[in-house]
Amino acid sequence: MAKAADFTIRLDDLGYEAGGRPVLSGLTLHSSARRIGVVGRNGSGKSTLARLLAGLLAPTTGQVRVAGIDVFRDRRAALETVGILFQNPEHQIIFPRVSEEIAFGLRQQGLDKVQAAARCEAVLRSFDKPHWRDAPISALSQGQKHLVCMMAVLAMRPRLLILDEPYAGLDIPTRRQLGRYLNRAGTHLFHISHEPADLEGCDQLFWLDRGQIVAQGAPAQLLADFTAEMNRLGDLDDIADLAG
Ligand SMILES: Nc1ncnc2c1ncn2[C@@H]1O[C@H](COP(=O)(O)OP(=O)(O)OP(=O)(O)O)[C@@H](O)[C@H]1O
Repeated sequence: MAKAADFTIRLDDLGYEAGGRPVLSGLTLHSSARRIGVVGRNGSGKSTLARLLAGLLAPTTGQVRVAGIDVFRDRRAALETVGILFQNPEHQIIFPRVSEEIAFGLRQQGLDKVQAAARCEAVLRSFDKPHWRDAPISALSQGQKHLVCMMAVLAMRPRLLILDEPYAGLDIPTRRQLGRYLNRAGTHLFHISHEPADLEGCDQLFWLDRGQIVAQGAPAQLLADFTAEMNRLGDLDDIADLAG
């Protein structure tokens, strides 16, 4: 198995068009940092970038490679390498019970029923939640549903976990608890958010604006610059420009 140091995300001249207009263009990003952050305002292209990085969308131009794998073309290898957590657990959860939800991704990875059940049990135990095994997901709180999604994706043992604003709508204690679980997981993280506070702990940060990377650097300075710019824009009235 490759060492952690061999792990690099490479976006080369990445572009994506939808509805006849560019959503992302000319994105080049190379990083081996363990916690990469991408900050950007609404509509800047963050979710599109998350989906491209997970291999769920085909780039219009350029390429996405994670640890040497073309994540769109080599789906089997991508499933072993990259996991994604979405903003809304309802968009991720398919099955009525916790154990079924966790087992699904494992079966997709090629584990048989017995192996998937064992891995499911192990992940529930590692989160101290074995009693959640048969719980109906519909009875869980929003934060608990997020945790089910997190357990399901971490059970697949991805080397990279993409976080597409997974904390939206969660209170501070729940955010902190989920953040702690993620840090403990030890995978590389690619965390996308419009909320500067979510990204303070990142090792390297990129600012996405209108589908392009406009700045990169250490979080302290870049988040301060981003916040100042967001406050400046907030004093204007450009909401009507978002669809342009
Ligand atoms: N399939 C599509 N068809 C048409 N337009 C699209 C499509 N996908 C994305 N877009 C447009 O591209 C832009 C970026 O969308 P995206 O969802 O990636 O942004 P975002 O930064 O995640 O936004 P938010 O923070 O509001 O979730 C938006 O203007 C969106 O309407």
